Amino acid sequence: MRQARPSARPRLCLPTVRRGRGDYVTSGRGAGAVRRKKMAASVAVSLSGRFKGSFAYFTIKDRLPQILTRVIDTLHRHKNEFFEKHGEKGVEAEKRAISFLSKLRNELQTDKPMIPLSDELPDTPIWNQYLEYQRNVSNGNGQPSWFQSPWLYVECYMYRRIHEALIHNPPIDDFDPFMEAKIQSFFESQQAIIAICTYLQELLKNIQDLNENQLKEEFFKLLQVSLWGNRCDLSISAGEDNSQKSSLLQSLNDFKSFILVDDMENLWSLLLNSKKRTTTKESITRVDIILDNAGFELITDLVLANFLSSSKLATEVHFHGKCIPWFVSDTTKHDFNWTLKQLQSANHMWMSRCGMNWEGNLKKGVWFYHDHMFWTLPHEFSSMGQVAPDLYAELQKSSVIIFKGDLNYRKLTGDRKWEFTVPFHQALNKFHPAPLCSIRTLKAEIQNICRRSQRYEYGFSCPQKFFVIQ
Ligand SMILES: O=P(O)(O)OC[C@@]1(O)O[C@H](CO)[C@@H](O)[C@@H]1O
Ligand SMILES: [Mn+2]
Repeated sequence: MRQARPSARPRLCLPTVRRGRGDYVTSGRGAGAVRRKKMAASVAVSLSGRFKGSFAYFTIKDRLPQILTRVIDTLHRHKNEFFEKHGEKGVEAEKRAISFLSKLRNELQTDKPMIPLSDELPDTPIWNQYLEYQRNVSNGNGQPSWFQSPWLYVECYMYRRIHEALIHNPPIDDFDPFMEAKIQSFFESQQAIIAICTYLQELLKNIQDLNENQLKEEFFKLLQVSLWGNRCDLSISAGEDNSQKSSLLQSLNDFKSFILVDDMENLWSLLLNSKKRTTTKESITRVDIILDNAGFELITDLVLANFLSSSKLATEVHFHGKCIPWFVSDTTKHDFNWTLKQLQSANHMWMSRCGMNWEGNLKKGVWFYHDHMFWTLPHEFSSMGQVAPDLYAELQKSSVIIFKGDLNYRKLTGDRKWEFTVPFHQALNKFHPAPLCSIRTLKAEIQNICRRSQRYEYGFSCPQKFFVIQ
């Protein structure tokens, strides 16, 4: 299936770029430089491979080349399929794509300068403009490169170059090099998927009879299942199997002590108050879930969404996926639809019931699926208002936005070397489209200790409308 074309076209804006404490370079010099300088002074430097021994450094040195090698191997292993489907043309395209990716791997491993994209996709000008302004902030020699530039940029850039390798080589331009791993991860998680679908269907039988405390207890359980579902990410494992083998529900108490920041109570209060306000038909409680990984994690997010809809804590749920294959296991529209179809055809009553109900919610206009191209750009979320004002305006309609996973957390906080004591809302750097919550298992250096009840705890906790569960 051809990769979903990005569904919306962000404008080409150039966010101000900051080098570190107090230094910044802006592409649009003009009035307000002093004000921006003060703002820039409060923004920490970006995590980068230039910090030897950092998680970023080892990711770029070891894990990203492994992921590229795995993509090359996958293309090799599909040679016969390409031949059967497309004849010699398919095999030629496979060879060209492999050559492109081998060159990319060499560029990465030898810290070569980043080069502009040359495909014709709608986001290409934005990527190339982002490269331009990185030239203003790289380590002074004007050349952004893999180990010198911000980790967030180079890692996102790698996945976009992988997509370019396919796009440049029809007729295999619609091939998702991570599809095989995502499907395998889904099937390896069958037992856990059966367990959570069964639990949900049992819960739904008498959800109307639950009192407020019982409802809160179930909400907390499914939030934690969604949190731990985030461990099933194929980027951190460099494509190695990382599926959920057993039911999570029995392990929640064992995992409780690993939760560093727990804003579940605040999230519950916000949703409950919103539910109490939506007495009339017109008013709605909209929850947006910015999805992360396909497979088991996607199932946990769909289960959470079903609970929110059935308990009337949400009258609308909007899912946001990726428009190209991304960070190995992130959910594309194809993955989302494939998962629903797979559940419906499962030979397990509760799995197929879930699949039917969830497809029904999409058809009834209770659930919605979006895949804006901004989510597969390298930008920090604090520049969304400039780069993708349509998406920002869409998110402003939300009652609460739930950001799943580590990459979203990194983009929320700019993937910067914040002091541990910097509060979450400050790290958001003025990104406030609506109340938001990050649900993330910690897989990168960025984290903050925040003061709460005079005890220091890892993570974030923020006044009234910025929550974290990690
Ligand atoms: O967003 P996710 O799926 O939770 O994690 C993505 C991830 O595995 O990829 C990067 C490391 O390469 C980090 O952002 C994080 O570890
Ligand atoms: Mn992911």
